[in-house]
Amino acid sequence: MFSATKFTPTPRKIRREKTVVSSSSSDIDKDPVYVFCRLRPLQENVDSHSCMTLLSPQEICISNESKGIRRDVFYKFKHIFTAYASQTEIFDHIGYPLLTDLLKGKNGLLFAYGVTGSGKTYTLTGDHNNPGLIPMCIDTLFNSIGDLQTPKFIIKSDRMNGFEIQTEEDASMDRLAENRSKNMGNVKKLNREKFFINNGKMIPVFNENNAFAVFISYIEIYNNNVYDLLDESNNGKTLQNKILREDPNCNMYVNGVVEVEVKTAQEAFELFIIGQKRKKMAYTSLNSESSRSHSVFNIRIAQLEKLPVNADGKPIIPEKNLLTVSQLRVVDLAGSERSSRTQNTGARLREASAINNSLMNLRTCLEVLRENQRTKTNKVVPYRDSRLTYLFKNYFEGDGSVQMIVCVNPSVNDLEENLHVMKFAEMTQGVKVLKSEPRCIPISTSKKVISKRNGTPAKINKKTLFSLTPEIPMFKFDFNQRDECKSSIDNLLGVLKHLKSESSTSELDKINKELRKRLVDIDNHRVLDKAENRNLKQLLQREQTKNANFETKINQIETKYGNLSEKYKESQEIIRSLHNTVNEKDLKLNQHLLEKEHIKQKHALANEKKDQELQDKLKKQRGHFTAEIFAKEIKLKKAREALDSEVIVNPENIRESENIPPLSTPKKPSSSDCYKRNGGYTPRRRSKSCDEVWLEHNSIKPVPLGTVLQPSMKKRKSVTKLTKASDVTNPKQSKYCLLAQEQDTDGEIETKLYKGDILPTTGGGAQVIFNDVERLRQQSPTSNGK
Ligand SMILES: Nc1ncnc2c1ncn2[C@@H]1O[C@H](COP(=O)(O)OP(=O)(O)OP(=O)(O)O)[C@@H](O)[C@H]1O
Repeated sequence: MFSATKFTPTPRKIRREKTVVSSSSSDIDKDPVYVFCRLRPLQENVDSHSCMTLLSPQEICISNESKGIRRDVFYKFKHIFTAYASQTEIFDHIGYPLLTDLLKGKNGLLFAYGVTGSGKTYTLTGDHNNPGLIPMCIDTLFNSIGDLQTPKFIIKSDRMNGFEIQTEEDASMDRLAENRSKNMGNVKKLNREKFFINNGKMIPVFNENNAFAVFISYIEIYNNNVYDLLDESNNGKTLQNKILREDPNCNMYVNGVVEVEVKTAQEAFELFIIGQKRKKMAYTSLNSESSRSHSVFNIRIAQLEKLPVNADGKPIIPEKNLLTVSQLRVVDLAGSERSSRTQNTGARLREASAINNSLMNLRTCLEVLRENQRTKTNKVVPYRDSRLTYLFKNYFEGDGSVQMIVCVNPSVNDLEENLHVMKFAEMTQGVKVLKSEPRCIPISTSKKVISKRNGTPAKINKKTLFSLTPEIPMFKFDFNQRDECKSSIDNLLGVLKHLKSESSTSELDKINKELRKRLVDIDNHRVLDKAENRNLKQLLQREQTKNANFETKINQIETKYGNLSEKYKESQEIIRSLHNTVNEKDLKLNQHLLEKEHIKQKHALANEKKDQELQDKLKKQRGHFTAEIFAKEIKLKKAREALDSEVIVNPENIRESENIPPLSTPKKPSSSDCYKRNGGYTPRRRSKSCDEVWLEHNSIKPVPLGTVLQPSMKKRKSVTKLTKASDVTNPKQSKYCLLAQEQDTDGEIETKLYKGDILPTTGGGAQVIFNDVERLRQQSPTSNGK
């Protein structure tokens, strides 16, 4: 008989020590991450030519040709499978050794990595005629352990990464319950169709004294959430996001994952197919059935050492009674993909980004691990950054062998992505993990009793039985009185055993049958009641938990609401006071602006006024200066003329001239001199000949002078206006006289005669060079005594 016991895998302490020692322990204790490479056949009409050449089963060359320059890159792996390699070949190289280790009690982790559409799912799953690595592992496992299995439910998963050993009684009840719910249709009808062809392979089992229990679980990591693909709640339609937990021994596991004990390969296949159907797959431009998640198929084996029995038929419990737990995890990673090639949008794009992020984190973890190992440093490996790496943390810390199969489409279209994949794969080989040892878990209490290989109860010596009457007593079972009921059954069993030793076989058989029938009936009733009770209890518990949760939530929400209301009030108060402050400041600002504007206007007005005054002054001064300059220019010209002239000018001609330089003044070179020297005009000789014709310009009607002093212009032409050029350019005229009269405040008239020579210009025009001013001032004898 078994008594219920709980187990969890190996204490984590050992691994922790290993991790710390890892940098200093010798390489003999470590295995590298083995990396295999599988080439996929090229697809007709899709893939162009191959860019890879296999140099040996371990070496491959990738040729990268761009702009006429060819660059060859070489990669080495543990083994490279050609495009013609069969699924069996892959299994023989990778699956078989992993499975052998699994049966020896060692853990294993296998990743399939590669670009989308490179054949990862094909390698791990395959199809009906070409089963992949997982189905082959399942077949080979069951071919190997055959009937070396514990009865179902003797070893039971506790859904928290541990196992419990149940009594034969509890196990049989669980079996009955399972049958019952199957018959009632509670358990999903599994696909009975044979999916894969048995490969007939088997591994020799090393210790036939062990009994095995195989457990299957199947999960997927989609958008960095973990889903249980075998979860039947909700009929498996909407899967719940599961959390990752660390068990007391620091092993990572998916909390509450469904772990199904399977007794045949067929059962395992069926679960695998159910999981496959629930996996997130989608059409993309590069693969019609592209995995949008990382899926992890998990095979866990618990091995129980069968106990020898002593002379009394009691099991001998050794010092170390062992339960060995090992697991093989096969991971179909979603393919890395570049959005530029897939042209994914929306959900597909989000998936792709989650896929690439988790793959990138896997890469980072391996890089850090490798660096730590090489440089003997202890950098933190970012396992927690993604669920994928967090789940496999134990493996990288030396909890089992890690292997990777890199799937590659050798088409030149995938060249760039493949170069990244190959680089990562090559780097991965540089990581070393501690060699794992079989994990045996001691059963510590003396209560344990182990079943025989076929699961029937262990022998019990006659002497241990108690004495009973040969008659079969009638038993009445009252399930409300559990203790009584139990002792009745015990009595009955005792009688049976007694009878078995005393009675003849036929009689015994008869009694046996009758009793068994009754017992089965009783057992059935009991199982039904127990199951119902359990269900009701569970329901009640669930409801109670829900209620408690709701209450807690309501309380929390109420507290939050109260806090928020307080905060809201405070905020309102602050906002109000801020408003006031803002308004005050606004008011002040406006006043300030107004004042500023006022001052500005004042300044502008004053400036304008000043400007005007200055303008007026400037105008006046300019007029004054212009007149002065004009007068001075005339004087200057006159002086120049006087100097230039060969004719001796009668000083009386310049009657009123002012500041005329004396005739003896040395002759300065004048502009006209320069003009003459430069071949300009030749000034005509000045004479007072009677041939001179004057152009007399009287711009106004002059007041008659009434004096004997008259300007001497014998020949003259008088005009009041110069209307046309010919008035001046007339070659006969050589002198010009402008008459101007002004009356001062006393009413006295001053007459001015501006005289000059008319000189022809080179352009055919004429210029007047003033050289004389005559001023005649007439004063009335009656005015002011002058
Ligand atoms: N070695 C092979 N022999 C024959 N067909 C193959 C091989 N490898 C892949 N294929 C075919 O190529 C297609 C894509 O393969 P698969 O779905 O396995 O790619 P994948 O790497 O899993 O892609 P994803 O990452 O998008 O899920 C499938 O139709 C598959 O049957």
